[in-house]
Amino acid sequence: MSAKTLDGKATAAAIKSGLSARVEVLKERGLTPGLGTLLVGDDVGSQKYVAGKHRDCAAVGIASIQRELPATATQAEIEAVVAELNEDPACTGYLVQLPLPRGIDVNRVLRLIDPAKDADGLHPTNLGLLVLGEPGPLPCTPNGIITLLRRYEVPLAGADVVVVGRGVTVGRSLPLLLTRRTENATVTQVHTGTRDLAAHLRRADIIVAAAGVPHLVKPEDVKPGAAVLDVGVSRDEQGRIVGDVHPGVAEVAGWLSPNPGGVGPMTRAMLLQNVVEAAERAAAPAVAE
Ligand SMILES: Nc1nc2c(c(=O)[nH]1)N[C@@H](CN(C=O)c1ccc(C(=O)N[C@@H](CCC(=O)O)C(=O)O)cc1)CN2
Repeated sequence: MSAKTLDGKATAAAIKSGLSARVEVLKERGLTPGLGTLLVGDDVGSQKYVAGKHRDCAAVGIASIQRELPATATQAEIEAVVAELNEDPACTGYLVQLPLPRGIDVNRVLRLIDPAKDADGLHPTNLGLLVLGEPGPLPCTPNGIITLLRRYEVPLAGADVVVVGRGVTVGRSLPLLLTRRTENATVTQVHTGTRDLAAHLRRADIIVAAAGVPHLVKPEDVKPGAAVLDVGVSRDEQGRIVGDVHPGVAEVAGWLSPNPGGVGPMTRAMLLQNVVEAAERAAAPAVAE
């Protein structure tokens, strides 16, 4: 068997062209969406991701507001930029790029973001709305994963999904999305404390690997025909991405997301979608008048 590719790059491109049209409508109504980013420190990966987000903004007509602080920035300096972005009317949505340098209280920073401007869906209020099943911005990578699975019509209702990892950007919130009535999947979350990881993987219809452990998911641990999504990002000596999924999985799986070119571009597209949706919500009262 050779797995069908869950092409995140192509799917993200289609989503972005739909968003461009919605940005045009917003601009005609006098509202230009603006994405703010706060990047702290000099992590090369984070710099690359933030640069990619602003390239995407330019491509769909969203304005960019870029703030940077050195790795030595204090909690107070970071919080001052957050307060500034909360107040800036040109910034309709923004994010703080993660991870933040060691010693910074990340949760405190996330709590200070205005929930109405939370482009990442990581503010506790918005995570709470997700738990309650109420509308709000969704975390970008989990939403990108669901959108990719839907686009390729991977059966979700009743599927046994194993999510590997429990980080805040993916593992914690993805099960909440997968178990909504609209998806109706059954989720097992596994992590470093799980006793027999392989046993869980082997019975999964869908595996989402977000542990950051190179080639953690091996061909012999995948049920033939399963869908496998590779979210993990590690780097080899040449700086190339090594995912959580062994390349041999392509011979066993029914669907496989490439890495790069799978979930990463979807994360970026979902961020733009959150920004556009927030701007549309902000524009709504003006339209109703
Ligand atoms: N505030 C946030 N921080 C982080 C998030 C997040 O959603 N919000 N997620 C990750 C990083 N991330 C977005 O910020 C991200 C990762 C990867 C990609 C991407 O497009 N990757 C490309 C490959 C790029 C490369 O060659 O390095 C791909 O997969 O094709 C986009 C966004 C942690 N931080």
